[in-house]
Amino acid sequence: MHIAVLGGGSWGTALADMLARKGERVRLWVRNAEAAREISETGMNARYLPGHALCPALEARSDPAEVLHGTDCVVLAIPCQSMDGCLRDLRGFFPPAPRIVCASKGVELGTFRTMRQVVEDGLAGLTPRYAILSGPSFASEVAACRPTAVVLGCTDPDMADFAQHLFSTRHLRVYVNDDVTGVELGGAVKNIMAIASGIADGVGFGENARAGLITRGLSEMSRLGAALGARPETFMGLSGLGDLVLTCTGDQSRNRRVGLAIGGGKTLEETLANMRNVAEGVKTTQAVRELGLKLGIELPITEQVHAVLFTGKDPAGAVHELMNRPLRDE
Ligand SMILES: NC(=O)C1=CN([C@@H]2O[C@H](COP(=O)(O)OP(=O)(O)OC[C@H]3O[C@@H](n4cnc5c(N)ncnc54)[C@H](O)[C@@H]3O)[C@@H](O)[C@H]2O)C=CC1
Ligand SMILES: O=C(CO)COP(=O)(O)O
Repeated sequence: MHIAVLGGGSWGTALADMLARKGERVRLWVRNAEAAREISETGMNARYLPGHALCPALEARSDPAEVLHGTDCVVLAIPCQSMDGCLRDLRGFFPPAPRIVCASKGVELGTFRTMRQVVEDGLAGLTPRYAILSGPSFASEVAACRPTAVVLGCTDPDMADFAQHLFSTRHLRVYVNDDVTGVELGGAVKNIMAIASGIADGVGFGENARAGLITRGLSEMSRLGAALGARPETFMGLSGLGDLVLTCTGDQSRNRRVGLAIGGGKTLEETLANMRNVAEGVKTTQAVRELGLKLGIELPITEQVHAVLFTGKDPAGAVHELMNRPLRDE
């Protein structure tokens, strides 16, 4: 198989490396020519996957024609807010009816599009076959061959079968779920909850608060998902509950780390200025809050995360509001 991976950050590099180790012919597209050359020459991606020796067969390139020519499958690992622009720039290099596996997790600001919609619009006319890869999976642990379980959201049985077999290894167990909307929203909304949990832990609210946030966060994502046609049980799976547990408790999570810094007294600007990786939850908080308002769905945790991030609200005041909402059944 010839696989093109677009996006040379932590996740794109880890997935490209994993597929190359499996024996696939993998080309990693990195937009910066100097960075591509450095990855190929040193066999490392020192900026995004430090300390990990890459499979020698993995080729990093900055020329999209070279990467996409004759590809059997394109893996997308570009930050969600850049996905549309990137696809529109590169669409001329895609083969017809491309198989696309999107590994990015977020909702587009302004349009509320999930990545499936961004791909369908960006590659309109090429009839892409789409799957979304989601679930609890820190890039560094996948690169280190630690046991990991993920889920592919896909409605096309042939594509699902193809992608499930492509990504499965002795260390990576891949499930399939035909509820693409649910799988996409689970991966996107958990980033907001990871920020919330980081804020709570940064302030020192304690472990009860974190467990409450994870559980009510699950309820919040299910409510939004149901309004958008997702199945509630999808959120009990790897993309919802699984990724909530990982990123609300695991300090490798960039979104959780944003929350920890803000709970510890830093501003959003200071926090983001000190980060080299994308924390998708920041923009997804804005997008999902607006979407909730548009649909008339109550998203209380998202609302408070938004207030803390963007209006400078004191986290203690945000928790006070969450705790003192009208009493209700679970
Ligand atoms: N790192 C992780 O453990 C995981 C990340 N993800 C998701 O994967 C996506 C990518 O995340 P990471 O690789 O971790 O991010 P990262 O911050 O490590 O790297 C982002 C990469 O995208 C590149 N990039 C940014 N804008 C671009 C553009 N317009 N065109 C081309 N390249 C561009 C950057 O140069 C960088 O190489 C995100 O949606 C994230 O939520 C999903 C699962 C695990
Ligand atoms: O989605 C992830 C793991 O499943 C990565 O989470 P962060 O982007 O918060 O690091």
